[in-house]
Amino acid sequence: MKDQIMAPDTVAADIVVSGRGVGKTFADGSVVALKNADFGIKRGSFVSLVGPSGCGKSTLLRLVSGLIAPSSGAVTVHGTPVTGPRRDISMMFQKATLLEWRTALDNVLLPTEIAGTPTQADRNRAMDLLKLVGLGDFAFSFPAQLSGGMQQRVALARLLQTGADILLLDEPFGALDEFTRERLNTELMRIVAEVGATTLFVTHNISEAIFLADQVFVMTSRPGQVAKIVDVDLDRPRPLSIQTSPAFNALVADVRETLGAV
Ligand SMILES: Nc1ncnc2c1ncn2[C@@H]1O[C@H](COP(=O)(O)OP(=O)(O)OP(=O)(O)O)[C@@H](O)[C@H]1O
Repeated sequence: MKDQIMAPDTVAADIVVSGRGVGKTFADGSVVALKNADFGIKRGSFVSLVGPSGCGKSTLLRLVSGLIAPSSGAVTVHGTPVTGPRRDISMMFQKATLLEWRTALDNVLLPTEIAGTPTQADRNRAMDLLKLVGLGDFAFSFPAQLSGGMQQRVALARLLQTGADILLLDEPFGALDEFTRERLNTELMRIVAEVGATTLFVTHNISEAIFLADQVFVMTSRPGQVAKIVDVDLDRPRPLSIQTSPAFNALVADVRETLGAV
């Protein structure tokens, strides 16, 4: 575990997403959502972002995605400043936002269709991704025929269909019941490891944040800053039962203490 914030330059070669003095002010300047945030995310790592409501977690994700621009500082991805949406980054939200009139397979194919005409190879890939998320038998089902958890799986497959190697997940399973959420978290860990993605995951849940992550970024309340980076040195694969271990509980206490302190 670290008490110091990692300076992005110290491991620059390994860093695929970095922020330097990132600030974001909304409206007439009265809402300072982020102030002077510094962070660096290592290639292939899983980073969870936790912090009090309104501390700027979603804002940070939207800045990395290029959906919004910083008011100060810069976000860099693969060494170049983010100036708008890019192909190597894909984002997923709490709501699956599937098109009701398209099958699961056709929803997964949507990013490919937006980019051009899907080939048979694209369709095969979409089918493989549906299998990867455990929905091989539901490729021709419509969203209304799928449970909330299954719809989020389709959204996850659609996210992976983009081919992006940086995944931004904003409370993707936040609206699901705890049992489904735990199952999907376990599968998410397996899937991102399999595709080798770098993942930034926003959650309100401290245990979930630690269970999934290599590092937890703990944010301060508004104006948001990265107050502390907690390294999660727990072996993988991680069974759900790891959450009752002393090492896990020590990490929970560390994050809680930091949140209390900030
Ligand atoms: N488009 C916007 N216009 C004005 N203010 C905004 C906008 N987007 C976010 N904010 C404000 O910026 C601050 C940070 O919002 P953000 O959604 O990033 O927080 P969060 O940590 O993700 O919150 P939560 O955990 O409740 O989802 C909040 O005070 C919010 O009201």
